[in-house]
Amino acid sequence: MQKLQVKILDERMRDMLPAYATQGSAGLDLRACLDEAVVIEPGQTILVPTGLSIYVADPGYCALILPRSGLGHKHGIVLGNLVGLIDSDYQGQLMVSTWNRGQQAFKLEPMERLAQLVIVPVVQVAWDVVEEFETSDRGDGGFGSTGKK
Ligand SMILES: O=c1ccn([C@H]2C[C@H](O)[C@@H](COP(=O)(O)OP(=O)(O)OP(=O)(O)O)O2)c(=O)[nH]1
Ligand SMILES: [Mg+2]
Repeated sequence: MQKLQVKILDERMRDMLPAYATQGSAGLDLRACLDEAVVIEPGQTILVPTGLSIYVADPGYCALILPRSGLGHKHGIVLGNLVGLIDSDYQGQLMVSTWNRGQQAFKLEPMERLAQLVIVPVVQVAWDVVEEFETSDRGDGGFGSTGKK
């Protein structure tokens, strides 16, 4: 397994580093590094610290913060930015923009697993400016152009 640099910004995280829940998991669960529980009202978005910073360093990778399906589906707790993109050169604290899109207030407990971090490969590109593209099967068809069934 590859190594990823992590800094522990809150000592409570030392024994609670994000871990893969199963051997095949893609996501490392991020915890809400809070001193006390916080109630997120319906429609409210708060920024939740994780107590950790990572340094991906290699521009061929990034990290994505994604919602946890249970929290999102059952409680409406998703991300205010929908997906969090962590650049390979970011060294600050990982923050989780937490949006209660549901109808009920949600009590977020300290150290609760809130979201998940996925490390993915990235391809950086340089522009090749052209006047015309080589014709493709799809052309400019999109937004349902292939029909429903
Ligand atoms: O959910 C998130 C999203 C981003 N970040 C951090 C890491 C990322 O590298 C940095 C910048 O994020 P992004 O580029 O998405 O935000 P921006 O609004 O474009 O800010 P900037 O001008 O700093 O790039 O903020 C987080 O901690 N959590
Ligand atoms: Mg940016």
